[in-house]
Amino acid sequence: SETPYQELYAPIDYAVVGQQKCGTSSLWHYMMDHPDITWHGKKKESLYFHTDWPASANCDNRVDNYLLSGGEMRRARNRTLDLRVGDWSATHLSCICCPVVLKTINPKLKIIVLLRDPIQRALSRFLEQRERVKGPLHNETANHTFASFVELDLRTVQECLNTASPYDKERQKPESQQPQQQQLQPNGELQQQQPRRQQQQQGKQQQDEGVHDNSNGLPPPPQLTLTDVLPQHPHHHQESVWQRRRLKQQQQPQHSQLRGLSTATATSVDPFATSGGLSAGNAAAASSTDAIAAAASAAAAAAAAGASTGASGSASSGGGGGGGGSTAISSAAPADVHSSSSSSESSSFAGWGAGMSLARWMEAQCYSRSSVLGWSVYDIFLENYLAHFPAEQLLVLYTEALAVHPLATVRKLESFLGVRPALYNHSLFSTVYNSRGCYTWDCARTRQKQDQPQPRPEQQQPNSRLLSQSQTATQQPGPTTPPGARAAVDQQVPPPHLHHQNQHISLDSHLMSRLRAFYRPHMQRIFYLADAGFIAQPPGFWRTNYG
Ligand SMILES: Nc1ncnc2c1ncn2[C@@H]1O[C@H](COP(=O)(O)OS(=O)(=O)O)[C@@H](OP(=O)(O)O)[C@H]1O
Repeated sequence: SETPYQELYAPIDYAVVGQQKCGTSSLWHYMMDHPDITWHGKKKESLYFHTDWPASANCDNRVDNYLLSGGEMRRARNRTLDLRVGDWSATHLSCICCPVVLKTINPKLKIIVLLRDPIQRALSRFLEQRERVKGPLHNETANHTFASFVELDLRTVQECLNTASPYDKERQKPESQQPQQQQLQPNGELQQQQPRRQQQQQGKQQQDEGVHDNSNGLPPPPQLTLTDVLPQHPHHHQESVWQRRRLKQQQQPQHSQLRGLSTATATSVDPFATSGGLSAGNAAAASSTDAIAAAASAAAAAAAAGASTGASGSASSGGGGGGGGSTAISSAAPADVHSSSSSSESSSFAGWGAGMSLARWMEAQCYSRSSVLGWSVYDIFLENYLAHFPAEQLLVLYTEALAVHPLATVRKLESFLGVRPALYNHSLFSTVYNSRGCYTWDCARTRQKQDQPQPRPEQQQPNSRLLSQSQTATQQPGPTTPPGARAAVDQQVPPPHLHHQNQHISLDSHLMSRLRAFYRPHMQRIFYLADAGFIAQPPGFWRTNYG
């Protein structure tokens, strides 16, 4: 029978929008081993609406070609809607107009974001660009150390923020109504800023005292102020939105979707696994400790009930998918993640074209144009996506978890996409792609021997890769996960794997404190988003470093 055209050329189902340098190449290789998951375009990344080059968002690119390209993937595999087709352009997270474009293409699109410690991400981008002669920033980075480039990039971002600042209506309010401002000091400290009028008076006094003023009569440019990213943004009603959502979920009957769990596997609990009661794998419990406790108690309940239900053909979109011996629990998840109830809620975020102020847009552009430092400012980009997509359609994963729990991370993604758990090639998970010294998306190395390029593991026949229920429960993470890594992810240090990876670059404490001060307010927003349940909880050591 003929395949209906509409099904063949249906819009893409999901988009892994980034972040660049957060392990998206590895995740791509892992997921492409799944028989029901494919991508859109020729190579991993289409970069269709935003390329790797600065200021090159291309949101009015031809949509027909884009739609056809997804259809080609389905046609090549002789599949239709049971195949999930996705865009893997890691540049799309920092693309300010992309959420609008993607939502126009498919309002039910599932968005996946992989985030990494912001300093390590920035370092990775810098090293990559310095190494890759054809990289868009190679000339800019070639003669720099990371420290000297950071100085330059911080200054550029600051100058850009200064141009945005006069458009900030918040600052034009009377001082009594202005929020307190903080300044990033050269020593990396945050200091309370004086009210503007007081600054101007001081400037006048300095002039009177003969202090040289090189501003050509213009008011002095404001220093890098961080008010825009502190919690005075008009999201104060988000808590109540979240509370409402949580209440609604508590009121729903428990679906008890315990998938593929045997009592034996319930003993191993992944702190990154989503605990019960929250939707779409994002809304982890308020702390990792809670997540562990919640997952453990749900696992115990499963054991008590002797529950070991069959894995359904298509996993529900709700709930986090544990894996590799961890719990896979999805309780009280909404049956349909596309339920309209949350669409209006998500609009409480002010996104581009949806209430974002001019100043905020300009600020976002400052970060968007800086792919080393700026692209690690995750909050503004995430909130832009949350303005257009409900939280149920956004899954945030973490590189640090991918490093130590690759299978559990992959299971979350399977669950979010609503595909069957697959049996992956184990050697795949002990392979890292696009890593330091080997920067191309297809360059493979084993975790232990990152100096030896490896061929891509052979693809297996799709049917042999679908997991039975017991296999789902017992397939373990890659054998090379370093001892102690699991604990480290949720404590105060990066996991040993990532630590090891970065050991030949030691960042001095002054540089670290400058960068932490730069990222701290943005990371505070990330913690806020996690605590409010919009995204999954980040690794514990992030809070230690940026809390
Ligand atoms: N599995 C796994 N776990 C943890 N970290 C990993 C993993 N795979 C890749 N990496 C590290 O991610 C960096 C490359 O990221 P991307 O593949 O997203 O880069 S790109 O955006 O496609 O250019 C690159 O970081 P650096 O080596 O620090 O530069 C990779 O080493």
